[in-house]
Amino acid sequence: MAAPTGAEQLIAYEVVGVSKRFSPTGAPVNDDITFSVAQGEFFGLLGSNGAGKTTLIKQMIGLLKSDSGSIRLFGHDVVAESRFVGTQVGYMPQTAFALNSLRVCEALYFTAYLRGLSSKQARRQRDLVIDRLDIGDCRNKVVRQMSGGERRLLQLAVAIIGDPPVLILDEPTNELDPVRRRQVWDLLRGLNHDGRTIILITHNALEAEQVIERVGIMRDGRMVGLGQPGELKRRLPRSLTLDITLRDGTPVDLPNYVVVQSRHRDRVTAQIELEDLPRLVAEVDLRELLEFRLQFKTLEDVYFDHVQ
Ligand SMILES: Nc1ncnc2c1ncn2[C@@H]1O[C@H](COP(=O)(O)OP(=O)(O)OP(=O)(O)O)[C@@H](O)[C@H]1O
Repeated sequence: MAAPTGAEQLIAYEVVGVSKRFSPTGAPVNDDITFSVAQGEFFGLLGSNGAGKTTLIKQMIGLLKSDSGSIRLFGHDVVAESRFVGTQVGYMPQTAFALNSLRVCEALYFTAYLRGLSSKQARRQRDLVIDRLDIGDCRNKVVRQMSGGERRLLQLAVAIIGDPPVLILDEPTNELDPVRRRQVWDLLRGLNHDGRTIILITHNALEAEQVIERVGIMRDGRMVGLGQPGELKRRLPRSLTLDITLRDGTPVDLPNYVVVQSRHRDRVTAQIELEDLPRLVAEVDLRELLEFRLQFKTLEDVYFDHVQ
């Protein structure tokens, strides 16, 4: 089921003017945050360490109470109707796991059962999710004996089991090897394509850019950027990033319209205006280089622009 578009688009989450302090005298951990997430949207939440992302997410699932403002999920207040949130949201936390002494198959079965599935449905969902995440080898492992990456996969499995319509995932690909990372991104793309609303916290802007439709960027408890990645990129200077690797350290004369940002061993990173590209290619013999890579602005550039 594709996400509804235009006028039909429903709001999944509506966060209005939310603030939170952990101590009355301390700085706010989040301050006057307002944004919404549409049903079926893939929304990314980026921000520096300690910016307040995890705290905000905990407020969004009713685990923490906000000092002011309101958070509604499909129109329901998340604090007053915390049970409703439990039926709608699959949450993958950043750390901690309450299911440590269970086996993987038990952890999944009990989670599905507690989400309201019958015993038979819970068993079916357990097997389906084990299959989807390709964690059959871990089926009988005790959770506390799993590796860091295996635990992340199990946490993701716990979040998606029972097919909740909204997924909130705090750094789901942390600790995963490249093959697993790709597998998880493919899975999330598929779940989103099937209509799931996904809110993703991540530090990996480049990977997030491949999947998200809109992004919120937090700094020091405030939402300092919000929009579609393309829209935010258009507000940056139009220059391209140029990465060059010299062949065996052989120096290359770069014209003065190439603005070098850094040199380290054989690597040079520079900025160049799009208009200057044809003359660069004409003036520099690219065969003298080991590598020549040009890139338009990325979501990572947007991120740096907002947090530095
Ligand atoms: N229970 C708590 N009591 C007091 N301070 C807290 C508590 N939880 C978080 N904080 C503080 O709130 C701030 C924001 O923390 P939070 O975990 O929300 O940040 P984050 O953006 O998720 O960071 P990271 O990217 O490093 O995971 C931090 O300074 C943290 O120390």
